[in-house]
Amino acid sequence: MKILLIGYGKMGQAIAALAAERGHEIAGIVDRSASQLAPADITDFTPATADVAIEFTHPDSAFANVTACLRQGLPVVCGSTGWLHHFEEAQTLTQELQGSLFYASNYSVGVNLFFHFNEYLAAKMHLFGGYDVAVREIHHTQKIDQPSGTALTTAEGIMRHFPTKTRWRNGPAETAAELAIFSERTGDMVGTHVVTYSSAVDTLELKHEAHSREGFALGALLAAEWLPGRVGVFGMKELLDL
Ligand SMILES: NC(=O)C1=CN([C@@H]2O[C@H](COP(=O)(O)OP(=O)(O)OC[C@H]3O[C@@H](n4cnc5c(N)ncnc54)[C@H](OP(=O)(O)O)[C@@H]3O)[C@@H](O)[C@H]2O)C=CC1
Ligand SMILES: O=C(O)C1=N[C@H](C(=O)O)C[C@H](O)C1
Repeated sequence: MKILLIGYGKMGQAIAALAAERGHEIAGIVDRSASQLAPADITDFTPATADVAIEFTHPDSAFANVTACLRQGLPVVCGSTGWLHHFEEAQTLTQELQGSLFYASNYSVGVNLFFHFNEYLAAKMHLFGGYDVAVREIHHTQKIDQPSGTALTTAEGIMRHFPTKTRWRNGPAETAAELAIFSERTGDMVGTHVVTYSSAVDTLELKHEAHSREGFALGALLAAEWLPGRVGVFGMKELLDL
């Protein structure tokens, strides 16, 4: 498969390395700091020159990059976080153009199992009562957005099944209806997410800790291999049949 890489930072480089191992060709690299490595623009590419684009850049650039791919007729797998206030527009444009968009706040298969168990656990814990719940995420100091996209997906999953929590707050909850999301930035932590249920008598935790970026890169490549030929907006639930 010919892959257009948009963003050649930590994730772009991890994906390029794994793509080569899986027999894919890098059709081009688009990066903000255009260099010999990344001389291209998205508008240089069409379905004749790239089968799929993979986008991991920045919260401020993701929507424009996704839009540009859709307008070029390129199926696009997007992993950038912090741009979901534009997601409905992206969905509408995908539908208008009969394009293909894949989005996940986290491409790791393990995290998507964590999302699945998180929803199951929230429903059970709410049923039994007596527990408060909080989310904690820990990432490297270069991370721009806060809370992480994964923490937000986790919080949404909890609120769907734990109806006494009606909104989240990035910090300690100020009312019982708020779901606290605690964010920590330390060293080069790849990404850890923890859901904690506490009662007067015990504590129960669900935790995912990424050891490297390879799991994210593999999930993004699985999505890129799956997406071409499918019209619409998709996520890991469809890919993994969760
Ligand atoms: N969904 C998932 O599974 C995962 C999502 N992420 C998300 O992916 C994004 C990127 O993460 P990461 O690779 O660690 O970040 P990096 O900062 O390491 O890399 C981002 C790259 O994108 C470049 N860039 C910035 N703006 C643009 C633009 N407008 N067009 C093209 N390239 C641009 C940056 O250039 P420059 O260096 O000049 O700024 C940099 O090379 C983040 O939003 C992060 O949260 C990360 C890991 C997993
Ligand atoms: O920026 C990162 O590094 C990560 N971002 C994603 C997020 O915001 O959840 C996924 C992963 O946790 C790593």
